[in-house]
Amino acid sequence: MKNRSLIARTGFAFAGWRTAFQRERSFRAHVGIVIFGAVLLLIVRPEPIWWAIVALICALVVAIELVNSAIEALCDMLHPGIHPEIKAVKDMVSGAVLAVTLAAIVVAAALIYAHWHVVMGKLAL
Ligand SMILES: Nc1ncnc2c1ncn2[C@@H]1O[C@H](COP(=O)(O)OP(=O)(O)OP(=O)(O)O)[C@@H](O)[C@H]1O
Repeated sequence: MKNRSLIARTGFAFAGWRTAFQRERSFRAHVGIVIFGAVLLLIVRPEPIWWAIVALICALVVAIELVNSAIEALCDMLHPGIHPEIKAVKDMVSGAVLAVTLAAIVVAAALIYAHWHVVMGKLAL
């Protein structure tokens, strides 16, 4: 299975997105954050640096949730029973997701604050 073509590997990556979307409610919730970010960008139409910041934080949100889901799935397969080490592992990856989610909230708040007049102007229409 090693050294597959770029197209094949891209297909596996999309399959990973599909699997997470079908199986994980929290992944679907984080996709919602990405959609919110995209809508915010389209409404505010900020400077290019903001597009880069929002794209980066959205990618981080999705990526960390995928890693979280993968680690949880691996834990559940390797050790279906209750174990304090499994709890520690799952709690730590959840902590990583929380850190990135909080950063996403800060980015959204900063974007809205920096473009408050634009947001209010659009909402008034
Ligand atoms: N096998 C286990 N042994 C001990 N504690 C566990 C085990 N599985 C889950 N837990 C505890 O339950 C919490 C929730 O685990 P669960 O697998 O339900 O993930 P989750 O919260 O549904 O994650 P997500 O919402 O990201 O899918 C973990 O953070 C951990 O504290």
